[in-house]
Amino acid sequence: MKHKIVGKQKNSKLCFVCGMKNDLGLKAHFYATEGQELIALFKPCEEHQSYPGRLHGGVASAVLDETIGRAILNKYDTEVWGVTIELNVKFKKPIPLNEELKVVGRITKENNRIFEGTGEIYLQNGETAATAYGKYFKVPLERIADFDPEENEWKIIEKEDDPDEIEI
Ligand SMILES: CCCCCCCCCCCCCC(=O)SCCNC(=O)CCNC(=O)[C@H](O)C(C)(C)COP(=O)(O)OP(=O)(O)OC[C@H]1O[C@@H](n2cnc3c(N)ncnc32)[C@H](O)[C@@H]1OP(=O)(O)O
Repeated sequence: MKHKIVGKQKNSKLCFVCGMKNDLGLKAHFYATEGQELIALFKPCEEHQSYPGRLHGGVASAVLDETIGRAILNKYDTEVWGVTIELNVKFKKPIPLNEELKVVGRITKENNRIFEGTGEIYLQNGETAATAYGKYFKVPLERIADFDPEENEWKIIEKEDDPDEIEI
């Protein structure tokens, strides 16, 4: 299925998943779809392994967590932030290194204090390698972190190959 991309989310400087200057991080890019889902693209490398050649389950969990946690940003013009209070991941297939992976996240439930969502990691052959459910407590950013957008380089990073649509 083709997902039309309607926007790109911001990256940060040092976050393990989205930090562009975290040398050991995943440097994932996040694309909002017309269908109010969020798709992350990233390519894990040797440093992200558990068993040789296989992505560490904790790293797979981290990218699922962030993709679901960021999907809430698609819903509002102002930024709504959450901290993870629950994450359940099912690992269905080994996830290889050194190839681009797609992660999809969406919000499934929301009230004024909590939001919930689900996500999946897809292999290049279209198989679902992992699925997740996450629950997040809404917290204003100033309560989560001492956050200065300039210092944390919180901005949209455009790439030449940013997609207009993503097939999954
Ligand atoms: C900006 C640039 C950055 C780049 C990154 C962007 C990426 C974004 C990515 C996002 C993805 C990555 C995200 C990350 O990695 S976030 C990092 C991982 N998560 C955390 O650090 C969260 C740690 N927990 C807390 O800080 C506190 O527990 C919070 C703030 C959640 C509540 O503490 P607070 O003192 O405020 O409130 P309270 O204790 O009076 O509780 C209030 C109510 O909530 C209920 N409750 C509490 N805990 C739980 C629980 N675990 N399950 C179920 N319910 C829970 C509790 O029963 C109570 O209900 P009630 O009794 O009132 O009915």
